[in-house]
Amino acid sequence: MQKDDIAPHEFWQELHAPGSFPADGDFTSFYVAELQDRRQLRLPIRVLADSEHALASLIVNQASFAVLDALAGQLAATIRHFDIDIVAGLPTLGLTFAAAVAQKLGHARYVPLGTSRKFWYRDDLSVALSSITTPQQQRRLYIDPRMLPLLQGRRVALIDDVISSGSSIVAGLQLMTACDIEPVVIAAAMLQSERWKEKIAAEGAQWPDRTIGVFATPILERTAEGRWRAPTA
Ligand SMILES: O=P(O)(O)OC[C@H]1O[C@H](OP(=O)(O)OP(=O)(O)O)[C@H](O)[C@@H]1O
Repeated sequence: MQKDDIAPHEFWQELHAPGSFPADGDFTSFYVAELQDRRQLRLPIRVLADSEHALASLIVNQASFAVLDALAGQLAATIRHFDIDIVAGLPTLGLTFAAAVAQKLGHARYVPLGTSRKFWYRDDLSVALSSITTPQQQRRLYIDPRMLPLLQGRRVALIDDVISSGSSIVAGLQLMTACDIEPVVIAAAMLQSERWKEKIAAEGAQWPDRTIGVFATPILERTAEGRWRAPTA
């Protein structure tokens, strides 16, 4: 049983020393994610529609600057060997994270993708977009055509905050393909469940191995006592 309660607005404000909370066993108030340096981040548990499963949630633009900085720093360190020239970020929450990662890589700028169509955008440089949190919304993902020279022929990292069903990152990949760009890596702060793997593999067998996260979180199962547990491997 977890002892410490946490108010909803207190999530993702603080990283805790390794071992501060049990990171396996049953979760009640929050899920405990471990970063690569074993520091711990408490995440809220969101119950899915069937009431029997739940996901750990990360809303990166609500995180403290210290947590954002740590997540971006760890991802930048992990992907540095790909020799990235430019980062492209997915809207909306991915933009906060992608910009931070680009800064950590020492870049002067990044390329934000967008969902609002400026009048000079081109319909052929857009794709349909939906995600785990916005399945009903019909949105489109655009790139400002004026940004294309920053990406074409360069080593691109395509970055979002979370990859869950894979829909958003696949839309990003499809938009890159429409621009004649193949990213060298796709990455996120959190890889949520494993559902993205199949969807990403359908875009090309290379993608699952080229997908990098700072940490991964499982689909949680409800226990008989009403707590949440990661399925055993
Ligand atoms: O792998 P997926 O199932 O696509 O889920 C991940 C996406 O969902 C969230 O975005 P959301 O659609 O909530 O949009 P927002 O970033 O504009 O809030 C998140 O920021 C990722 O972009």
